Amino acid sequence: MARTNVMIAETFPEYLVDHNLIDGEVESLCNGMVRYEKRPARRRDGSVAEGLYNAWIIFNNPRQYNSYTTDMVKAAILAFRRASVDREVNAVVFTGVGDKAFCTGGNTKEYAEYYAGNPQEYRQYMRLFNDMVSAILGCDRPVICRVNGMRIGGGQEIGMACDFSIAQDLAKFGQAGPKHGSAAIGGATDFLPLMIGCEQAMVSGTLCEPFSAHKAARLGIIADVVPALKVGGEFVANPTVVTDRMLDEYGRIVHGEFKTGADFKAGQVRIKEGEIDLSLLDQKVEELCAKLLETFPECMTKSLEELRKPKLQAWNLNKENSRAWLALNMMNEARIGFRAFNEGSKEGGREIDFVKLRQGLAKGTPWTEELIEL
Ligand SMILES: CC(C)(COP(=O)(O)OP(=O)(O)OC[C@H]1O[C@@H](n2cnc3c(N)ncnc32)[C@H](O)[C@@H]1OP(=O)(O)O)[C@@H](O)C(=O)NCCC(=O)NCCSC(=O)C1=CCCCC1=O
Repeated sequence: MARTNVMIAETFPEYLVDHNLIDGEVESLCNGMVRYEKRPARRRDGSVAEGLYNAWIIFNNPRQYNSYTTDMVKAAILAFRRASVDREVNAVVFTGVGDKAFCTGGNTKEYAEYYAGNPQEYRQYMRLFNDMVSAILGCDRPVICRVNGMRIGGGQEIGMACDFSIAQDLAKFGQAGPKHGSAAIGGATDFLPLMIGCEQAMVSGTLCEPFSAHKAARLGIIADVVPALKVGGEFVANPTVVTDRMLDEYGRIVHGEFKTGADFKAGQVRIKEGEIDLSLLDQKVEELCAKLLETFPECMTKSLEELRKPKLQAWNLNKENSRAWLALNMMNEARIGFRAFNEGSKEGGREIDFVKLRQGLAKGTPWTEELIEL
């Protein structure tokens, strides 16, 4: 090994081209709402690999469940490019601040107050969103989604664009589109059928009912799941989810399904009694980073490129059509749906009266913004 050290010392160049698109830090583009942190890479034995790092890309908008604004999307594109060209970076860890949400997709306040009724503006936003998904799928480093909390809507889509997902087991996974005026065509309709089969993809993409982390692991949306709730100082499995048996009395798989009724309520109480600790999540993420570190870099990149192809081909086939449809959709259902969420409340509800809308359309009533009162 001494000979390698000598060769490095004697032959590494004085000048290296910087392939970054911008000089500045990504934080400057979005007031720190996306953070880029280089953290020391460690071998499997825990020792620091001098001069090597993992790039942590962190959504920092916790008050809005780490939803991404337009500026955050721009910063994320450049952050993935920064990691992709940084010779010292070996893997990317993509996550959100806090322990409630990884990301809940597009920012519904911005959608309702700026993009609603402006298809030409949303078309430009969707250029940025598409570039963000493509930046993840095209990153020259393995991308790990550290699922620190719920992954919903576009958050689920950018999460599924990653190469690996490791989740804390209180997280939920799902789409919101058909309930909030959109369709999960920002990647979910491309990725879900490949990852979990057409039937379960249909359930997730249309009904907007979330999967638990345990079910997401069972179906194949994520690679691994770890407990995050501590009660009395001990880690326990998510108490609102069935984790202690595979089958019900009829032989149906129930592992990973949410509990119901009094059992679910008791699980919610237990969560409130405990404390959330993401140390096992970080341990599992670091273990994966170390395994990725101890490989040939070019062979790793080639393996990533080949194994990403099913997702990438589906994504590239559809992303421009999706962009066009989503832009026009901002004139009707997105305009109403995102305003209903943004102007609604937990108490009064955040969704329109779908039946009333359908009854009006059944009579051939033309679309106007007054069609649905909010
Ligand atoms: C189901 C939820 C994710 C969680 O519900 P709950 O646990 O009840 O929390 P809330 O009280 O609803 O939310 C807490 C506060 O966070 C704000 N919030 C949550 N999500 C967002 C968001 N995406 N943007 C902005 N703000 C958000 C929420 O308003 C609360 O704050 P407040 O001040 O009002 O108390 C639920 O939160 C939910 O359904 N969220 C919205 C999910 C959503 O619709 N996302 C967008 C989907 S569309 C999308 O992502 C797309 C991506 C690319 C392609 C096109 C497209 O449509």
